[in-house]
Amino acid sequence: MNAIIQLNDLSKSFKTQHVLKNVSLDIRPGEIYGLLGPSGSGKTTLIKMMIGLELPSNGIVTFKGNKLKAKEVYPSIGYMAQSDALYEELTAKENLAFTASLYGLKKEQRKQQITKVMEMVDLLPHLEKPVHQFSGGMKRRLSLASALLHDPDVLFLDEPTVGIDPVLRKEIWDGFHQLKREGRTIIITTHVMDEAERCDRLGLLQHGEIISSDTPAAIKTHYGVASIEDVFLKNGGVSLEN
Ligand SMILES: Nc1ncnc2c1ncn2[C@@H]1O[C@H](COP(=O)(O)OP(=O)(O)OP(=O)(O)O)[C@@H](O)[C@H]1O
Repeated sequence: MNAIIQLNDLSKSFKTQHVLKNVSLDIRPGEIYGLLGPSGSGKTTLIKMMIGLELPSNGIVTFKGNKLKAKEVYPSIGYMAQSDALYEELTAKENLAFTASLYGLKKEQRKQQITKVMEMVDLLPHLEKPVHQFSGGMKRRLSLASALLHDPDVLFLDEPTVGIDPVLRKEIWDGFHQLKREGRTIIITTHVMDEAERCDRLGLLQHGEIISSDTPAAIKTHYGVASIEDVFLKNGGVSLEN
C-alpha cells in the first residue's frame, strides 16, 4: 500500500541535543497511527516535522508522494497542537467562525461545519459561552473541533484527550473511528494505554528512536508482553503515564 506520509532517516537536533535519531516510518492512508513514548521522547517534534513546523536536521519527509511543502499541505490537514490556541475572550462559536474564515469556508458551510464538529466533541450546548469559562477538558475538545472544521483528510493530533475523562474520551475515540471510516488518516500522540490499543498501528518512541512500528497485537507478540507499556519497561524505560 502506498504511504500517505513517509519519513526517511529523519534526525533532529536542537543545538547539541539529539532529539530524534534516524527515524524511518510509513503512515498509510486511512489508518489511525499512534505515536507512543515517554515524556521528552520526541513525539511532538516528530509530528511538527511531519507538517513542516520543524525542519529535520537530516532526512526527508514525503507527503502524498512529494517532498513536504508546508504551505501546500495546510488546506488538507488538521493540526491540534499540545497547547490550546484559543481566544479566551471570544465564545466557542466566535473562535470557530474565525478559524473557518481563515480556511475560506462560506457562510452556509461554516454554520453546518460548526454544528457538526461541536456535536462530535459534545460541546454544542456551550456554543455561545466565552472560552475563559471553559474547563481544561472543554478547551481541549474545542481545539479538536477547530482542527476538524475544514474537513481535512489527514489529522495530526498531539495528545488530544489530555484532561478529558474516560467516558468522554471513549466518545471522542468513537468519533476518530468514524473519521477513519470516512477515509481520513489520523496521526495521534498519546501517553494513555487504552488509547494506544485503539490505534491501527503504533510507533513506539524511546530516546528519539522508533523501537517498533506495527499493530498493537503484533508488537505485544514480538516482545512477548501482555501490555504495550511492558515493551518500554522491558527496554529499560519508565512508566508512560505522567
Ligand atoms: N524548539 C526546541 N528547542 C530546544 N529543544 C527542544 C525544542 N523542542 C523540543 N525540544 C526538546 O526535545 C525533546 C523532545 O521534546 P518533544 O516535545 O518532542 O517530546 P514529547 O515526546 O512530545 O514529550 P511530551 O510527551 O512531554 O510532550 C525535549 O527534551 C525537549 O526539551
